Amino acid sequence: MQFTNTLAFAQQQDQEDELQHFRNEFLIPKHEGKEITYLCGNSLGLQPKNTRQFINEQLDYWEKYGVEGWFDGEQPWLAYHHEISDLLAPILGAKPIEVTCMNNLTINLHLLMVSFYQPKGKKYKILMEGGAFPSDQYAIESQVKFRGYNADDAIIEVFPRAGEETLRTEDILEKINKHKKELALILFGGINYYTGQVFDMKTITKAGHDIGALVGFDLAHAAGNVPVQLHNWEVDFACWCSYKYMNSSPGGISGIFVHEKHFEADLPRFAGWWGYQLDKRFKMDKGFVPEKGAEGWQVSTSPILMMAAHKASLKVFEKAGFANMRAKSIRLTGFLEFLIQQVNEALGEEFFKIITPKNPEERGCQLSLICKQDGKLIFDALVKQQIIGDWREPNVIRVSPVPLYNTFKDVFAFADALLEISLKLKPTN
Ligand SMILES: Cc1ncc(COP(=O)(O)O)c(C=O)c1O
Ligand SMILES: Nc1ccccc1C(=O)C[C@H](N)C(=O)O
Repeated sequence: MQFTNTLAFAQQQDQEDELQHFRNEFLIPKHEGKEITYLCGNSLGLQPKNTRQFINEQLDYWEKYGVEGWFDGEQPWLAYHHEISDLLAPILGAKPIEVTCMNNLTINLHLLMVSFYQPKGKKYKILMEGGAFPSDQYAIESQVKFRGYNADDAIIEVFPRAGEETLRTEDILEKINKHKKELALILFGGINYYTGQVFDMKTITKAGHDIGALVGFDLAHAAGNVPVQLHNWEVDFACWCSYKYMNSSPGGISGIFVHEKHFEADLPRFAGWWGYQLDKRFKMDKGFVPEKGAEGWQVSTSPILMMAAHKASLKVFEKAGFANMRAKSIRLTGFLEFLIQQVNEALGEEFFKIITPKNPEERGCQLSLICKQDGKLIFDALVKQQIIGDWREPNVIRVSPVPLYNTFKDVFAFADALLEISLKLKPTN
């Protein structure tokens, strides 16, 4: 990819961008009347303009039908999630019956571990990435304790080699083989939240299956960001949140994937009536009979307003086309990488070290920068100029231009400000 370090080049790229008009479908936060530079889709995606309309529509049905809204009307709420599964399936590389939306992410991690963490005899350990998002660490730790194991013994973490920032697939495979007699489950992120590294999910899944372990992924940072093929890779289960790259409201509804090969097995699960066979759910019979597919893992009544926000956003995805979004994302993040290298050149040293892999296959929108010094000061100065990425302790700035609402100009504005702030802070000697 050829890039040029000028505002004119960024503007030209925006003009040629076929997804450019999608920015108009989002509400971009403003400061003193001017749109800010928002580069934080890795934490909370922005609000699509149609979200309010989708939610209002459900408020109208509620007003009009009351409880009958579940069964009657234009879109009975009992089946409201079905269209969401249809919209989600291509984004996750799944069959619609293998996905559903429910609860929040950490809750789903727990529910899926109830089903897919099946410790037996000496095979009771879980392999995970070192430095996983804390909620995943706490969930896994509490699950192994709940089953009566000692977390220090039952959880095996894989860390990058000394002096390296990201994990090598060969080291993950080596760990899997080393512990092949002990591993019951491999539970990895699809993308590490801190480094932005995409893991080789296909290879990890195969290696896990080869040693008789089940394999699941937390796709919080991957869903709606990078392409995945959960069905073809034969991943056993996965879950994700919808509030990052899928722009479906703060704390918005999460999603799960269960591979169809598990549908017939009588897996243990924490059941609730919303997972009961849909056509007999209101018979109120004794004895749980799950609905076929991922829906059988649902527990509680659908939160329709959250689902409405999710549907609104997925409709925008459908219109834009995920493959088009990914193609733009690779260019946008490539431009960001190029400009950060230019900043380093202008500063005469690698002041900002990009720890996210260089290969586009191994990263999504996000780049993570380790600041040589004064990282927090630099981050705060960016925020003061209404340039929003996020800061992760101890020394990383994460920046994520996303294809639906970010522009090449946003990326240019970030790099421009980064250089200006760094030059001001740099001791003159
Ligand atoms: C990898 C990962 N796991 C878990 C969470 C927490 O999810 P939730 O608070 O929705 O349960 C996040 C983000 O908040 C995350 O990035
Ligand atoms: N749910 C949140 C609520 C408040 C602030 C941040 C979050 C995030 O999602 C953080 C994100 N998971 C991260 O990768 O840091």
